[in-house]
Amino acid sequence: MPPTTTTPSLQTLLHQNRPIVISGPSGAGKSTILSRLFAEYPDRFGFSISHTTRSPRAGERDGREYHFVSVDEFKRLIDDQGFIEHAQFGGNYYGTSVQAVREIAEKGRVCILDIEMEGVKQVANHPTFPQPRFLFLSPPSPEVLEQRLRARATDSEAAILKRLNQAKVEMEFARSKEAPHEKIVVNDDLEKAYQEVKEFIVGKDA
Ligand SMILES: Nc1ncnc2c1ncn2[C@@H]1O[C@H](COP(=O)(O)OP(=O)(O)OP(=O)(O)O)[C@@H](O)[C@H]1O
Repeated sequence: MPPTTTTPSLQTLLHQNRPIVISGPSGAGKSTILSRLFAEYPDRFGFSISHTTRSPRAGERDGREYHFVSVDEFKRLIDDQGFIEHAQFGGNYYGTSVQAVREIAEKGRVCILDIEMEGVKQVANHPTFPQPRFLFLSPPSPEVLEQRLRARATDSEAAILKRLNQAKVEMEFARSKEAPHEKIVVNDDLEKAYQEVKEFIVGKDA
């Protein structure tokens, strides 16, 4: 008889490698801290590849930056409960599929999900998806956040003002009872914040 292979359930896979959701206002320092974490632990983590209905930009490849799909395909996946969270921005759909998260865990890696507030709410209230661990990264103050966004120099004035407004909403949500975060790390001193995030994610003695 041929050997039988059983596919581990999503529950089992994600129990062994429980995903981490990191959220926080734009400019809080998520990318800065995560790139350092990935550099320190090159084989331990993975980012899931999102689905989008926007067109690929020059140099982007299907299945690498995104899974590029049609609106119909995207809607079919929504109906099939294929997403842990999805949203519409600027006329396009974006979402994180269950399958994309599963693929990271199948490689024996911990999936890190960098998602915004509405997505966090969807994941936290998802009826079947096993609950990840939630971490919120906060800027030390609105004033410092503004300075950092300006110093980063990646956004227009209008975009900076929009991000600052949205930051207020996200900070209020993080402080509310509805928020699922197990921990809030304040990114004042980068070294200290990095150590706190690292401890939350990999534990004390890693
Ligand atoms: N502790 C810190 N002290 C000073 N500057 C910092 C600190 N942490 C991050 N920065 C700087 O703040 C800016 C915003 O950080 P980063 O781009 O990592 O934020 P983000 O949360 O990933 O934002 P987005 O959600 O828009 O991608 C960057 O220019 C980064 O170098």
